[in-house]
Amino acid sequence: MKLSSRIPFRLALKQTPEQRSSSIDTYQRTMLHSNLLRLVARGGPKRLMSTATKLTTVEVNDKTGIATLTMNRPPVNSQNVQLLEDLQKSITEIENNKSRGLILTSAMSNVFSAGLDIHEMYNTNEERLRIVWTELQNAWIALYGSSLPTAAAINGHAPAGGCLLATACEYRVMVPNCRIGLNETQLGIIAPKWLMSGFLNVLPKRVAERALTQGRMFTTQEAFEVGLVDEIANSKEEALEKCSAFIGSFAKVNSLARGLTKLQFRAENIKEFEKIREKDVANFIALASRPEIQKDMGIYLENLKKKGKK
Ligand SMILES: CC/C=C\C/C=C\C/C=C\CCC/C=C/C(=O)SCCNC(=O)CCNC(=O)[C@H](O)C(C)(C)COP(=O)(O)OP(=O)(O)OC[C@H]1O[C@@H](n2cnc3c(N)ncnc32)[C@H](O)[C@@H]1OP(=O)(O)O
Repeated sequence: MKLSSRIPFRLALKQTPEQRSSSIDTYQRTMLHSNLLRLVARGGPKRLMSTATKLTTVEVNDKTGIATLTMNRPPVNSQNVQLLEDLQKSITEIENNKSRGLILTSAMSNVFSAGLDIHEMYNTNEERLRIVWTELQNAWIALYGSSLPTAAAINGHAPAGGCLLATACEYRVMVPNCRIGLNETQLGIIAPKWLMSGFLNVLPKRVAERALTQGRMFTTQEAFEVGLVDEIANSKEEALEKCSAFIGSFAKVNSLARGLTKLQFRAENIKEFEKIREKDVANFIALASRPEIQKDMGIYLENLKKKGKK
């Protein structure tokens, strides 16, 4: 499926008859391709890879060669150091096993990932904060900088660090009635530039600026309308199928040429990130150690707990 061929019907109506017939043609080919992939994806035997990880699993579909990386840290996949390290190990393993692509998803029924585990940042020491932030950076760059085709099957809410992982991927499919966004300003904190890069890759600058300054959490429908997610799926299974179809769209493209082209698009952000990563860790430690931020974290955690008991 060519990305340029994903023309919504309402836009297709504005095209010339020639453009329209070519889009419809491409649309039919796309549907056929995606239906074929669905059949293959359903029927294909799955192989569990031998990851030495506790909080992630990797399953490779033997027919399609696509790996599904599942985060499994109940109740909400909050990103502690272990989950961030496991994500990196799984990504490396998928790359080394020459899978055709990577789909990131969650084992939880209503949450993709709740973002950083606030417990790991609360009432702790500088060394722990350094590890937390370094592992978040490492997990992000492993995903954002992967030359493999990557897609996120967002089967639940994806605030903050959850949105970070989803937007590090090239394609996003989300289930209805969930929320996604970078809500940092709502928490009184500032997301550093590298953390916004994926978001800025997919949204027009004006929309991104407004969303980031508001700390806006988009509903699935809103995220689709602004382009933060590429498709909506009615279930996790359908989201996985749509992600497989996206990865399958590169079947006839030279993988080296594809990967290098992707990385050229991302090179500037990666270079910027590498330049500031040490300083960024120091900034994070300084911010997260501030007494007023620590106090806010405590209140935030209390409120989350209270909400959970209601
Ligand atoms: C206030 C400032 C906080 C921290 C940052 C400080 C400095 C950082 C500087 C820069 C960082 C920027 C980069 C990234 C930041 C982040 O990712 S911060 C995390 C932001 N995440 C959120 O705000 C999401 C909070 N969670 C939710 O909104 C909801 O839990 C949910 C919509 C994801 C799921 O809702 P439900 O299914 O209804 O589940 P519950 O809300 O009942 O939660 C179940 C259980 O899980 C605990 N929990 C939820 N989220 C987190 C989390 N992020 N960290 C730790 N724990 C979390 C929640 O308290 C419940 O616990 P129990 O009550 O069962 O004990």
